[in-house]
Amino acid sequence: MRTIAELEAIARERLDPAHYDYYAGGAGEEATLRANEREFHDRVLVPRVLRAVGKHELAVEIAGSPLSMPILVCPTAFHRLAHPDGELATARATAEAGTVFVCSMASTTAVEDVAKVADVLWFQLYFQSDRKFTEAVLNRAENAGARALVVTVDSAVRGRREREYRNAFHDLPPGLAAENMRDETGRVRDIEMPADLTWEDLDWLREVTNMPMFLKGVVHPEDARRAVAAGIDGIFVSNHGGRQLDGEISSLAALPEIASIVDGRVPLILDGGVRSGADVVKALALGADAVGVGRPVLWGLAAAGQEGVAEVLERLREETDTALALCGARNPGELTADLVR
Ligand SMILES: Cc1cc2nc3c(=O)[nH]c(=O)nc-3n(C[C@H](O)[C@H](O)[C@H](O)COP(=O)(O)O)c2cc1C
Ligand SMILES: CC(C)CC(=O)C(=O)O
Repeated sequence: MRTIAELEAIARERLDPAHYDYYAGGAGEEATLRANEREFHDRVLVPRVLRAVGKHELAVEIAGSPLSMPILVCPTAFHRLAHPDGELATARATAEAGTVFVCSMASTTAVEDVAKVADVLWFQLYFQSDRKFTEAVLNRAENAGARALVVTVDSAVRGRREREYRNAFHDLPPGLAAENMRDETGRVRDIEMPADLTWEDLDWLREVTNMPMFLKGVVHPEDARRAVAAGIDGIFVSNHGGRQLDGEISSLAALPEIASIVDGRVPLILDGGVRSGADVVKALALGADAVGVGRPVLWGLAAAGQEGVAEVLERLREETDTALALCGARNPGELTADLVR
């Protein structure tokens, strides 16, 4: 099995440089992008020994969805830029791995088609000010079989991504479109960033869908507290992979305080900078119930389609399995904060 770094190198060779930059890049000077990975390296594991870990397991359940391992695939836009099979390849490999695929609102394959090959499917939403359209998209996802809604709240406006400006990357190539943005006339709408979204709108969202609802992009402990009070079903502790607010806290650094405030009342998913099984174990020990991966999946997809995504997910599974046992834990729930310094 190739490493994630090797797959990224292959992806970089294969991709149009502007598309590679779109995937790899972050906002501003990319300080937050770098901090996400650095934060994992700056923390070390202090494992326990003699704990009879012969029978250990990785499966978890999050908001009623079964995951064969505490790792899910984050929503990322435009998979058909990476590979002609696009989201279908990613969803198939994720189904094979027995975990959750979060389909982006900005997928280049319609959510109905993704649902046909996915196993456990969640749907990510950018709230659109046209409520009728927003409701229609949610109905499409729910009717297709999506089992949870992930509302992205860290994107009031689009982050300033210098690489996109430099490359003048504004449009998808001919033939590709954000298929969930088609309205009843078949026209593809532009995706609006939800600048005026408030907590009250979340109440409305809960009225128009039965899916459990996650907020994605919470790093302030007070917002986590408010989310729990508002009856939200789970939180993605995330800074959007460093693509929104440069200078923002790394997601791992934001996690412990949020975990302490939430105190197990709703599941926490950490994403941003997870690149190895040791990273997964560190995040779980510091309070996450699962982690999400974004770019590693795109590198696998661009390098080798479905096979490449499968390789990334299997590698992360094996590394996590090894790291968990070497920390003296029999399941993700046994990983505790004292294992990390
Ligand atoms: C190319 C790319 C596209 C993304 N598109 C979306 C999106 O459509 N919706 C969303 O909520 N997050 C999106 N994200 C953020 C990811 O869901 C996730 O938060 C982030 O990639 C995690 O960091 P990592 O790439 O270091 O694993 C995107 C990230 C990347 C790299
Ligand atoms: C369509 C974009 C807004 C997708 C996104 O969230 C990203 O590129 O980070």
